[in-house]
Amino acid sequence: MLIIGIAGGTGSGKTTVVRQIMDEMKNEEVDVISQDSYYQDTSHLSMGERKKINFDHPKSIDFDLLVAHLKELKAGNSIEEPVYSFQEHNRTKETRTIHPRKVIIVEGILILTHTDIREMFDIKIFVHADSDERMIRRLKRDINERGRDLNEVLWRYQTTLKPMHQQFIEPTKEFADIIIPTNRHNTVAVDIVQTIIKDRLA
Ligand SMILES: Nc1ncnc2c1ncn2[C@@H]1O[C@H](COP(=O)(O)OP(=O)(O)O)[C@@H](O)[C@H]1O
Ligand SMILES: O=c1ccn([C@@H]2O[C@H](COP(=O)(O)O)[C@@H](O)[C@H]2O)c(=O)[nH]1
Repeated sequence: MLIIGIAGGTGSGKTTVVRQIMDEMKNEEVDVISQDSYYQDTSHLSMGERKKINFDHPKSIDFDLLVAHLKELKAGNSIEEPVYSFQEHNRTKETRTIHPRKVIIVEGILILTHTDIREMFDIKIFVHADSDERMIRRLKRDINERGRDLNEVLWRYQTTLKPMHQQFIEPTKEFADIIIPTNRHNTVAVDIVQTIIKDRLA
């Protein structure tokens, strides 16, 4: 099994790059695990308390569960990935079954901060877009798709998102084998990654 890690700041285009890579591949060959599915269980907290969580700090992620799941997949066993609700700031009761595949892509802002997970990746990719570009994309997406308003997005950007990006996410660029610039759509880089994957699978 080939495990590919795709990191990068919020709004950098990780999900978009993953979709483009997968377009060329058959479903039975590849699946994706999102770090977002592994946010800690917050069932014991009120909605007011959940809203105050710093979701851009590594501590907000249940990395133990993610490591355990990657080990299971490597061992040839299926896993139950939690399904996360951005509206509830919590895991739902549902899970999604993921079967072992030839290629597993793990994507998320903080996945390269964790040593054990980093060591499990065969290829490490960092997706880069300028911070103003990412901010604009995040603003649009959170308002249109995640039920946020302008003030909430700006408050989160100033209080946690920007400082956590500088402290934890940007420094992980040095671990990347490949850096994909995504201020514009980058079909050349996606083609190169697809070629590398095909080559490794051959
Ligand atoms: N290269 C790009 N150029 C312009 N818009 C992009 C690009 N990549 C992604 N987007 C847009 O930016 C938003 C965030 O992209 P997404 O892939 O969800 O980022 P991430 O998963 O890193 O948070 C989406 O609305 C997406 O359509
Ligand atoms: O309940 C939550 C949990 C996380 N977030 C924000 O999501 C992004 C990470 O997702 P991307 O898809 O990579 O953008 C992170 O920056 C958190 O701030 C949230 O808003 N609510």
